[in-house]
Amino acid sequence: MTQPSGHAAVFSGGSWGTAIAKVLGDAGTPVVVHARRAEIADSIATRHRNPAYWPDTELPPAVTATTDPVAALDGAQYLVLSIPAQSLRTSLAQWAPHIGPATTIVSLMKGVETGTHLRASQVIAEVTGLPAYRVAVLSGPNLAAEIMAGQPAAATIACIDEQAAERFQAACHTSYFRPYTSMDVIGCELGGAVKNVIALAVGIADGMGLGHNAAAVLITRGLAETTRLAVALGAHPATLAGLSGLGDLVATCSSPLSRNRTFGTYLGRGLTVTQAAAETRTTTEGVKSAEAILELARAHSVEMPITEVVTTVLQHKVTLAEAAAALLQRPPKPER
Ligand SMILES: NC(=O)c1ccc[n+]([C@@H]2O[C@H](COP(=O)([O-])OP(=O)(O)OC[C@H]3O[C@@H](n4cnc5c(N)ncnc54)[C@H](O)[C@@H]3O)[C@@H](O)[C@H]2O)c1
Ligand SMILES: O=P(O)(O)OC[C@H](O)CO
Repeated sequence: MTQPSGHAAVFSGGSWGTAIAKVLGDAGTPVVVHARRAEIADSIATRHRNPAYWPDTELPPAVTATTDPVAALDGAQYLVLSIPAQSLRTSLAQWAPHIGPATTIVSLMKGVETGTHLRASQVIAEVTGLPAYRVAVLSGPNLAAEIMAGQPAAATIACIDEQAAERFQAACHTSYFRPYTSMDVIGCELGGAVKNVIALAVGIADGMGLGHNAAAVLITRGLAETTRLAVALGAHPATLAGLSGLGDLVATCSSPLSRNRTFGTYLGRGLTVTQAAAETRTTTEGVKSAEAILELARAHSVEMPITEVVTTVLQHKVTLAEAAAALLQRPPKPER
């Protein structure tokens, strides 16, 4: 298979991977999707459709696909990674030897690795040995279904090499997708990872029928604890008020399209974690990342009460009523 020159290799034939392939293709960037399943790769390559995730939406002609990771990476200007955060290390280790010297890696993943507490860009740097300036992240209010439908959205592309972020910005800027750049990788990534946990909390409250005030409290105080953690780890506070922070938090916590919010709603209605997982059967990053984020926060003496309560609910250590009470009955304090 001969690859188009300077293409983006999108490693994921899943929900967001396919959507970003469409965005890149619509922006005029040649794309090679790497899908694990032959029927997905074949269908994208020959019919420009992903039958498993987005059967009704046609992908641009600039998007093709393969199951061969080496072929997908050959000559790639970008390696765009969009697989579940907890599988990143193992999968990337297999692909890393085939990453070219001019390839920039772009992470779309919104999770923190269990055990190590590393953000996806840190895992990427560790596994590939690449310097941080060759690793960018893209994050924001990006519900894949809306983007596949061509509805307007924006995102933040963060990289310590601003010009690398600008190049990817140009590669994925379309009439419906407006990327901004940033050099705050830490803030951008943590905003994306923690909002999944807050969306679980909002979903739980929704499932319990606690009302819109409670949802607004969780979103607002969720942003406060996300910002505390991110700033403690070196992020700029303004990043958390931006698209990858507040923007993504609002979209995810408000939309029934969110898998994390939906998962929380199942828990709030009384389902167990196993039952909720069986209902959703998709990547729900907050479920796995919650404990890792809490451990990361504790290691830096950062208080994250909502994340803590969500973690105890996921571990079935408290009842839902006890979880709500644990938040409401915390000692009174100033708002900050
Ligand atoms: N779906 C969205 O709306 C959306 C939007 C923004 C960011 N994200 C983030 O993108 C990431 C991927 O989410 P998604 O929604 O596309 O998930 P998904 O489940 O739809 O797709 C995941 C893809 O990863 C592949 N995969 C699964 N396990 C793998 C493994 N062990 N090794 C290699 N590949 C594996 C699957 O085959 C699939 O192609 C997550 O971190 C998520 O938070 C998702
Ligand atoms: O469906 P979720 O909960 O994984 O959220 C999807 C995106 O991250 C929203 O920006």
